[in-house]
Amino acid sequence: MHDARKIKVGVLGATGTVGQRFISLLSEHPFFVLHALGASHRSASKLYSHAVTWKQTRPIPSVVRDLVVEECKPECFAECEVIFSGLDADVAGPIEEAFRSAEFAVFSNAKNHRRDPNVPLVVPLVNSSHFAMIPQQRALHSPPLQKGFIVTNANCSTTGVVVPLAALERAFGPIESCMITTMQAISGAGYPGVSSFDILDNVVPYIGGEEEKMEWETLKILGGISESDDGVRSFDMHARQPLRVSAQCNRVPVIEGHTECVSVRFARRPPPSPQQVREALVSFTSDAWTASCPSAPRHTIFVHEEPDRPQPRLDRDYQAGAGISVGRVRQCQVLDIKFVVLANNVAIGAATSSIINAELAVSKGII
Ligand SMILES: NC(=O)C1=CN([C@@H]2O[C@H](COP(=O)(O)OP(=O)(O)OC[C@H]3O[C@@H](n4cnc5c(N)ncnc54)[C@H](OP(=O)(O)O)[C@@H]3O)[C@@H](O)[C@H]2O)C=CC1
Ligand SMILES: N[C@@H](CC(=O)OP(=O)(O)O)C(=O)O
Repeated sequence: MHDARKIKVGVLGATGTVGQRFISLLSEHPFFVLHALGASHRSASKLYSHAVTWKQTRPIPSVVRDLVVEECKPECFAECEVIFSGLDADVAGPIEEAFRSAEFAVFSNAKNHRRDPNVPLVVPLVNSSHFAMIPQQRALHSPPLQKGFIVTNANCSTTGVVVPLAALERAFGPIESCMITTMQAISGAGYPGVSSFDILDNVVPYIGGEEEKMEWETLKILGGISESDDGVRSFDMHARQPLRVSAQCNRVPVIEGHTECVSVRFARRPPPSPQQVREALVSFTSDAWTASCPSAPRHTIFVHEEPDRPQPRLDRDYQAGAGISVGRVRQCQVLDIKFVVLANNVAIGAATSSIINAELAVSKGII
């Protein structure tokens, strides 16, 4: 998919949970080369190995160990073409905009720009077609941009559920309603995150803003792009075939991997059988794989037959955390079909998605 050119990249929020996963993955990437790291003023000017509280199972890659952490200012990243952002959402908005204005390609995990009508919200296994919004985003910037843009990836729980939903819509037409109950890992809240006193021996039935994000982001991701007669593009928010989504989000004492119980009703009657649903999920191939993105999972969705899978401890590393696990596909007595999804929140739910998005942008000639 790519010539021999190496592309220098920077990571913002490099000391955080998502930033560390970016570094682990990018240190072995075939054409993205880690070049600069940024974090808060608390970490800036320190060697990365001194600034970070490293929580990955593999050691700190040697390529970054002795890099000096920079402040998150575009001039400190001048040699980079691509910026991956794992910034805290409290600060991500204006920092990412400053990098876009300075003509960087920015791939963000933060929620700040997901609702922007000109920013693609891309789950790379689902809606790579939304990159078509980038020329308009550049043109509407003041002054217009040549190279800069922002692409965000989705909330980690949204990412897990939209992949099977997209597979089902591709096979059986629009989904009319979807009910989701999540069991979310503590790594979703960053480090140190939820205190052990709150989460051990416990379930917390509230994650601020999460349900609203799932219910809204799903519509943007599964919707298409419409174009008016005068050529203005907009995300159609699944409006042509309205989809209703209800989410209930819970924090559970799991380190990594979000589990979600999902029930769906299809618009088309009669609905597919559980066996037809299993076959559609297994045969789903992502655009990212078709585009030969090196970080895309070969098998997008694995469907378990065992009645007690997927489980976070056993299944979160499926395809290096890039694949989605589904199990317990069965009839639902209220809607049509119900099943369980497991997605690695830090990999495909965060860093891996951004990296595949950047690979897609390279394959489409946008970078
Ligand atoms: N964890 C997950 O599963 C997912 C996270 N996300 C999103 O990704 C982003 C990162 O999450 P996560 O890694 O969990 O968060 P962490 O809290 O672990 O890390 C936050 C990072 O932001 C940096 N930072 C904080 N304040 C500033 C500042 N003023 N200027 C520059 N840098 C700053 C921190 O640097 P320092 O160490 O110096 O303080 C740190 O590197 C968030 O927006 C989150 O919502 C999205 C999907 C999944
Ligand atoms: N809120 C998610 C992680 C996250 O940061 O989501 P978002 O990027 O949508 O704010 C969780 O706690 O599991």
